Amino acid sequence: MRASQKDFENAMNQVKLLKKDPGNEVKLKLYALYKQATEGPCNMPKPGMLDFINKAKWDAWNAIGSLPKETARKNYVDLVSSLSPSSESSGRVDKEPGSESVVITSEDGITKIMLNRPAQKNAITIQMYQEILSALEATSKDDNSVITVLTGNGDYYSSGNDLTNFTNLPPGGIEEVAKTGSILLRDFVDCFIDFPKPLIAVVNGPAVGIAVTLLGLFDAVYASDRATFHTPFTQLGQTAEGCSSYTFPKIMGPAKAIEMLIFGKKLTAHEACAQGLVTEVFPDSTFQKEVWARLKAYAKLPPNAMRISKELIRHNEKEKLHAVNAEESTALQGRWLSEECMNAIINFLSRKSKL
Ligand SMILES: CCCCCC/C=C/C(=O)SCCNC(=O)CCNC(=O)[C@H](O)C(C)(C)COP(=O)(O)OP(=O)(O)OC[C@H]1O[C@@H](n2cnc3c(N)ncnc32)[C@H](O)[C@@H]1OP(=O)(O)O
Repeated sequence: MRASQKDFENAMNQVKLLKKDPGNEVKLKLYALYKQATEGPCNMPKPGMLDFINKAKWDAWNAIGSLPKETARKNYVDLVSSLSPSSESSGRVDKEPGSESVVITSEDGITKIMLNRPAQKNAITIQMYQEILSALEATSKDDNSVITVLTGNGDYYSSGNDLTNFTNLPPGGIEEVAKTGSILLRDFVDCFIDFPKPLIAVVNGPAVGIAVTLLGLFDAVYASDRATFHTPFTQLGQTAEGCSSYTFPKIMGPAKAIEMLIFGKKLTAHEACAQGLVTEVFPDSTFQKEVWARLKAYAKLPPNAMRISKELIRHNEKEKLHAVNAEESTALQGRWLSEECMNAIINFLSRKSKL
C-alpha cells in the first residue's frame, strides 16, 4: 500500500511526540528516509571525517542509493508507526518525573547531587557539568545545607566524560569544542577546589575518568565493594584532569599514581582504599543503608566548626590547585585536537554505533 503525503506529514508530527528516544541508529534511518522521500538520492558533498554528526547523516542517506521517493516515504511512515504504539501518540510531551540527568534533593541537612543517566552509565554531558556546577554554587550559599554528596543512580557511579560531547560540532568546529570544553572543565574543577563545606562522594559502582580524578578534591569517599576506579586517559589520547596530576601523587605516591594516570591501571575499591583515595569500603548489600545513616549523623554536627576545619585543612593548597587545574585544562585543549584522541573517540563511538 502507498503512503499519502498526509500519512507522511502525520508521521513527521508523530516523531516529534515520541516519549522515548529511539536511539541514534533509528534516528539516522529516519533522517535518511526523510531526505530520500523529499529530495531523492543523496546530493550533498561528503562532510569531512571530523564532522561526525553530518558525516553519519550523509552516510545513512547515501546508503539508500536510488530508492524511489515513493518507497522512501512509505518506509518512513512504516518505521514511525513501528515506534509509536497508540499510547505514545497521545500528544503529551511532559518529562517523566525523575527523568532529569542530574537530580538534586535536600533532606536532613544533606544536599544530594545524583547523576541520573543509568542507561549511559551516568556519563557526564556538557549540560550535566553546568548543572552540577550551579548546584554546588547554590548549596555552598544555602544555610540549610550542611554536607553535600555526589552519587550515581544505577549500577555505575559514573563513566566520566560523555564521549559524544566531542561530536556535536558548532560552526567553529573541533577547535571551538576544545576551547569551550577547556574553559568549562576549568570552571567546573575550580568549583570543587573552592567548595567550602564537607563534600562527600558516595561511590555506588564503577567510576571512570573525571569521576575518579575529582575524588582527590572530596573530603570523604565512601565506596561500595563493587566500585572500581579507572582513568584510561592515555588509551583515549588524553591527559589527567581534576587536579589529579597533583593530588594523586600526593595521596598515593608517584609510583602508584603513574600506574593509574599514565598506564590506566584500574583499581578495585579495596585497592583504592589501601592507596588512600577511598575513605572506607562497604559491602554492596549494606552500602546505601550504612553510608546514609553515617551521613545523617555527620549532618547534625555543628556546621560552622566543620566549615572552619575544612578551610584550615585545605586553604594552603588552594592556590596550587587552581594553578594545576589551569595547566591540566590547557593541556587537554591541545589533546582534544590530537589525532590520538580523535581516533580513540571515533573507535569508541563506532563500536557503539554512534557514528
Ligand atoms: C567539558 C569537558 C570536560 C572533559 C573532562 C575530561 C574528562 C575525561 C574523562 O572522563 S575520560 C573517561 C571517558 N570515559 C570513558 O572512556 C568510558 C567509556 N565507556 C566505556 O568504556 C564503557 O561504556 C563502560 C566500561 C563504562 C561500560 O561498559 P559496558 O558495561 O559494556 O556498557 P556499554 O559500553 O554498553 O554502555 C552502556 C551505554 O552507555 C554508553 N556510555 C557509557 N559510557 C559512556 C561515555 N563515557 N560516553 C558516552 N556514552 C557512554 C554506551 O555508549 C552505551 O550506550 P548505548 O546503549 O550503546 O546507546
